[in-house]
Amino acid sequence: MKLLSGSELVDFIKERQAKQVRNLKQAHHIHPTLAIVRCNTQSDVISTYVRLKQAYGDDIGVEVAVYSETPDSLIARIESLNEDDSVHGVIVQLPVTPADLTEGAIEAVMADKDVDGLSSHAQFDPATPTAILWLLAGYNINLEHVAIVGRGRLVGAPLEKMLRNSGVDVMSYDETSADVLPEELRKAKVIITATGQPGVITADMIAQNAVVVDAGTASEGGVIRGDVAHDVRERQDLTITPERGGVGPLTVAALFDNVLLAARRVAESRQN
Ligand SMILES: Nc1nc2c(c(=O)[nH]1)N[C@@H](CN(C=O)c1ccc(C(=O)N[C@@H](CCC(=O)O)C(=O)O)cc1)CN2
Repeated sequence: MKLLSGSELVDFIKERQAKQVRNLKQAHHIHPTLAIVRCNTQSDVISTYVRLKQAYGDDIGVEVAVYSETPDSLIARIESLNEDDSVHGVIVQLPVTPADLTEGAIEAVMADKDVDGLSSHAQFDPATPTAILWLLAGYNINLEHVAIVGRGRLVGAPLEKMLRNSGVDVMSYDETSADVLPEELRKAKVIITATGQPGVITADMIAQNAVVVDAGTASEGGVIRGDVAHDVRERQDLTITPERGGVGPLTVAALFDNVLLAARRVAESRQN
């Protein structure tokens, strides 16, 4: 088995980003700042995601401010961060509780600051699809016979669009394809899965020597679980993301790339 390790690639990216931060501070007096808005105070998994982003920000010198909101204060907080010139990126940490507030909250983030790239007016590429493309490029994976499982807002749908835009032929599946999925997936050389259903991809669905990228982030008792079943990890012929240190660390790195891009745009707009 060969591992696609995001953790191994992330240090190079961090070094580049830390240099960019120093330049923004020294040459432009801009202190890049990310605001994370959460509305789900009870969730341990959300706290883990937020902690990972705070730690990453610390490592590269980006300020990370976290706002814990109630359903009543959520939109007002986002609107006030939109107006705050010291904030360069605003994200709504998902999942939001109650879930029906998600759409409105994401759409409330102004385009220039939507560094998660999740709104309908997004100007930035979303983090997890970018992370997956970095990972595949970093390990020279050939993008042919690619199958994406899951068409969610965070991963499957935007990744399909990004791959198609760069001319890659992609097959995409969701819960409506359950009957044909095992047979179809066995034709794929690269499988990217992000359904949020732990164990949904089993060893018998995967071709010999395939590449498997597991971007599932389901929460089971406060623990983050991927989509691939345990038997997949026993297959020695596969090239696969590890249970920890695969797509996740690069997702955080890709988010901060967008924060720095947003801050650089502010610097450029001041020069013009
Ligand atoms: N607003 C957003 N919400 C969510 C996103 C997102 O991109 N934007 N993605 C996921 C959660 N996520 C970032 O927010 C995220 C998930 C996992 C990791 C990560 O590095 N995981 C580690 C394991 C951590 C652990 O178990 O302790 C790993 O894979 O090694 C980073 C970010 C849903 N919500």
